[in-house]
Amino acid sequence: MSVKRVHVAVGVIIRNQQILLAKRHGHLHQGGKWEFPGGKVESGEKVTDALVRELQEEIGITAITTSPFMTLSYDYPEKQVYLDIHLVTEFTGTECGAEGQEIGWFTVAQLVNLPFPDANKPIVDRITENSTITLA
Ligand SMILES: Nc1nc2c([nH]c(=O)n2[C@H]2C[C@H](O)[C@@H](COP(=O)(O)OP(=O)(O)OP(=O)(O)O)O2)c(=O)[nH]1
Ligand SMILES: [Mg+2]
Repeated sequence: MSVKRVHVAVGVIIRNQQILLAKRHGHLHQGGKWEFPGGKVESGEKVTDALVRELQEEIGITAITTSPFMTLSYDYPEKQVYLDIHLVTEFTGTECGAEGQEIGWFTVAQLVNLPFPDANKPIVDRITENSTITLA
């Protein structure tokens, strides 16, 4: 039996000292939880290209300035994810839930109390430690 492995481009989108989150639809893997918007990197695609594409598809924005933040692997019982997480500090367009999902801006203090996928704990920890986010 082979375990499914997915490479995911993830954006920590920051504006006015707040972070943009989206709620995963209930029927999806890790549904009903808040996520940093993003999605699967297609084969042969650069991570940053995947990030730009996914943010356009899901949130309706065009990322202009991004920087690598951290990577992590996590094994869910049903699949393995490799999250390639980038800060997005500049974008054009108006954010919306382009796939009908709920979205919202949260301060770091608010974000720590939200339900996230199990893989996300190190990301949330790193955000709380990182002054470039709270000052961006
Ligand atoms: N975008 C995102 N995905 C996350 C986070 N944390 C986490 O465990 N994941 C997992 C959930 C999913 O198994 C996977 C992302 O895949 P996805 O199903 O959303 O991929 P996608 O947007 O390309 O969706 P689709 O085209 O396959 O419908 O990564 C996170 O913070 N953001
Ligand atoms: Mg997605």
